[in-house]
Amino acid sequence: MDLESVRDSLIRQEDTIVFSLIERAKFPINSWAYSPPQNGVDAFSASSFLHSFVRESEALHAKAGRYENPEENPFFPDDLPPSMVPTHDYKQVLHPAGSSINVNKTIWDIYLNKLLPLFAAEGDDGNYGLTAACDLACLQAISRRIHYGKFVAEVKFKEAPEEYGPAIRDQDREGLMKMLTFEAVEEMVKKRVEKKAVVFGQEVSLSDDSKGKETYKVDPSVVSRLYEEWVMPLTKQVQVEYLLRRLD
Ligand SMILES: O=C(O)C(=O)C[C@]1(C(=O)O)C=C[C@@H](O)C=C1
Repeated sequence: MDLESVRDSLIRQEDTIVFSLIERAKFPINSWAYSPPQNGVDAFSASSFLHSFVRESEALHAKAGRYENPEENPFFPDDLPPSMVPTHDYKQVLHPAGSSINVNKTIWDIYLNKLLPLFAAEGDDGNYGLTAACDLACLQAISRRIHYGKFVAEVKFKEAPEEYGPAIRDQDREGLMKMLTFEAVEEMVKKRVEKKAVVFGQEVSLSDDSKGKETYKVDPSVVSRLYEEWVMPLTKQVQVEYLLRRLD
């Protein structure tokens, strides 16, 4: 594992995220699936259809061994049933002190309250089960990408322990954040995900007469904004949290 290979994984995960958003955009907002909560209520702890759907899906996925994979992080980690599939010997790449970092509560909140309203049309077509299945796919894809920051951080630390060591010993969050930030890479990521939303989300027509009236299944600028405002900042937050514990 090196920085290039972890970045390759992040690039591949962009495809999953863009496609999951395109799938969710087939349905209107369908807000019944999310109520309660009302405004001001903690969206994560208040019970809603989506809440139950995700919790029960995760219990099934846990039995199927999903969370044995260190790249997967459940939204409801408490009381998950044990895996019933043969044990796979996953390579233990992560430092144990940072391996259980979980920012899914924040991801849940951002997805429901900030992202969904930006790309799901208003309305209710009653397809709550299908909508929740799409939400689950979006949440899992975004969560996997953000928590992959643990692997990115591990690789960065292994490549330059002498650079990161002093900032970790000083518990210097700001210093670590500066060291692991590559603005040029972030610019490329934003442009690439926007382009993927254009390419994956366009109407494909066999005739030429569709030229000039491009509409996309998910607004490409929303995907770029998702990355700029939430995905990359949270991936960096995970990296900082991981590094702070890297010498424990
Ligand atoms: O590629 C990296 O070095 C990362 O840490 C990943 C990432 C991202 O989330 O895409 C985050 C921080 C960097 O500034 C650039 C990109």
